[in-house]
Amino acid sequence: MAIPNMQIPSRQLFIDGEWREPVKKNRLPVINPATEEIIGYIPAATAEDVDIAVKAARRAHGRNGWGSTTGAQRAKFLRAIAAKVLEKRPELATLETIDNGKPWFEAASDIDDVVACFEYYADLAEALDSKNKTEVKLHLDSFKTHVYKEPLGVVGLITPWNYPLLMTTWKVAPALAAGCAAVLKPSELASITSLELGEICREVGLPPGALNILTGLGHEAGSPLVSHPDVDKIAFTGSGPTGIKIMTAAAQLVKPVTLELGGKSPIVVFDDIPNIDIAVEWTLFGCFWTNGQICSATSRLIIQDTIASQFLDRLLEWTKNIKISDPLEEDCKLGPVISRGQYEKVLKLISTAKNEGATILYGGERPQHLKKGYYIQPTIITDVDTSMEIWKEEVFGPVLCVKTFKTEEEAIELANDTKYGLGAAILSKDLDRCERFTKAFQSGIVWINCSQPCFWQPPWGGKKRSGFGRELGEWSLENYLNIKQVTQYVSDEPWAFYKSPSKL
Ligand SMILES: NC(=O)c1ccc[n+]([C@@H]2O[C@H](COP(=O)([O-])OP(=O)(O)OC[C@H]3O[C@@H](n4cnc5c(N)ncnc54)[C@H](O)[C@@H]3O)[C@@H](O)[C@H]2O)c1
Ligand SMILES: NCCCC=O
Ligand code: NA
Repeated sequence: MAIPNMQIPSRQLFIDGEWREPVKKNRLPVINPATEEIIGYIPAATAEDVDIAVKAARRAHGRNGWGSTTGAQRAKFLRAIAAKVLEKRPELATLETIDNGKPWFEAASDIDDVVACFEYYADLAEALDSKNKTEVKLHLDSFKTHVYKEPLGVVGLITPWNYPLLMTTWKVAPALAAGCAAVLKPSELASITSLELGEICREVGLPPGALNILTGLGHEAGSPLVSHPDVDKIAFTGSGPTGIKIMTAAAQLVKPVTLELGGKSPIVVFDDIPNIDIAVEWTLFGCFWTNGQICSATSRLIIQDTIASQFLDRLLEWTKNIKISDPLEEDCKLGPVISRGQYEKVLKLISTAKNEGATILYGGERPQHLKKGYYIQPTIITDVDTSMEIWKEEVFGPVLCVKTFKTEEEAIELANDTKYGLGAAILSKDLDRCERFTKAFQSGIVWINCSQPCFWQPPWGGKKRSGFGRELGEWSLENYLNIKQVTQYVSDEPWAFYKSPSKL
């Protein structure tokens, strides 16, 4: 398919179903990480805009508003959004690529996931109509109880830049499906496609205020959203340090949060893998896909010593074959990282690894053929010690570190030797062993004989410092529902706790 050429549309903040200039009229530059050029501007919201957007969301949610619609009514809007996203797929993929740097075909496949996600939550919204009132059996006949599921209210959704429209959708689709009104704050480093979602909402006639989109900086737009007293919940995906700030601020108002944070996930490879090339490819994909900027990247390869040398030789050959280019080029498999800041951070982590005694087996530098753009070669680091920063800290770039093991016990210990707990992968022919590892991994996601495939039906999320709460599947819908207990006294008899005055 021909990749369309696109200019960044000039947009304002999306509030109450309209485009509105930010109160302070500030804008932020949009930088294409492949060229380092400014390709447009996005509005920069501040606390004043947050307040206007939250009020719009509250009105939208209020009596007879979005929060009172049936699931079936909401499903129609979600399906209409899905259809529009699909219609605009090529353009959205290009916008995502020039904003984020991911290869165009990856961006297009993310847009397919966006479509599927909106359709999936349309189905769940409809199903909610028959599931939102459930009887709870009691041990007494004099009472009847049911549980009523209702939309939580106005929710704040704060998202990162690595899968811009997809991470937005993981929150917006279930929030709208549940009947919440939302204020979305996408990452300032890649907001373009989230703003286009505003245009799509306008085109399909989503009731004004049901979804509001505020672009801007974290401390100027995100922080006031978290602290706003009329926001009932914050769903956040991003880094650990920001997650801590958000949880701390939300705690002051006893506001619930879900946190999807970073990771340092392991991939354990045993010497019984039936095909070395298949295992090598999953290892590469697990760490270098999305330009290495995946929260669940299996960035620690833990390889059995008996095949380590053979495996690493083959890994090197495959790695040298990865096409690094402008992400708009066909067959590009690795584009630039998101920003100058990220580029410098990744190179610094690589040089620290070197200074700490690790070996840069491959990569570690800017590719020679690309003079501009935030490109970093896919990098493989060996002779890693568990005390090194490269073993412990999330890189969020195309960097794989390697350690060998002899026994299962040692492999499990190394796999769990991390403060994070998002994903974990095992490659082995022995399915009993895979089962043992599934139980032993301290993580929210386990991949067996693969790494990274991500579907919208199962739950997604981590433990330890990768956060808590689950997105995707039916679990995400629960994030946006209030569970209300309704208990009715159905007996004609008096309660008889106090003495009746008539009997005195
Ligand atoms: N667990 C997951 O599912 C998942 C998915 C994608 C990314 N991530 C993680 O996200 C991180 C990369 O994303 P990032 O660099 O955009 O993260 P980040 O924490 O820098 O920013 C995330 C969002 O938070 C906002 N923000 C920043 N400071 C804020 C504050 N004080 N109050 C409120 N909002 C604030 C930002 O503007 C942005 O919209 C990585 O650590 C990655 O692992 C996790
Ligand atoms: N494939 C989606 C992974 C989300 C985290 O980065
Ligand atoms: Na950008």
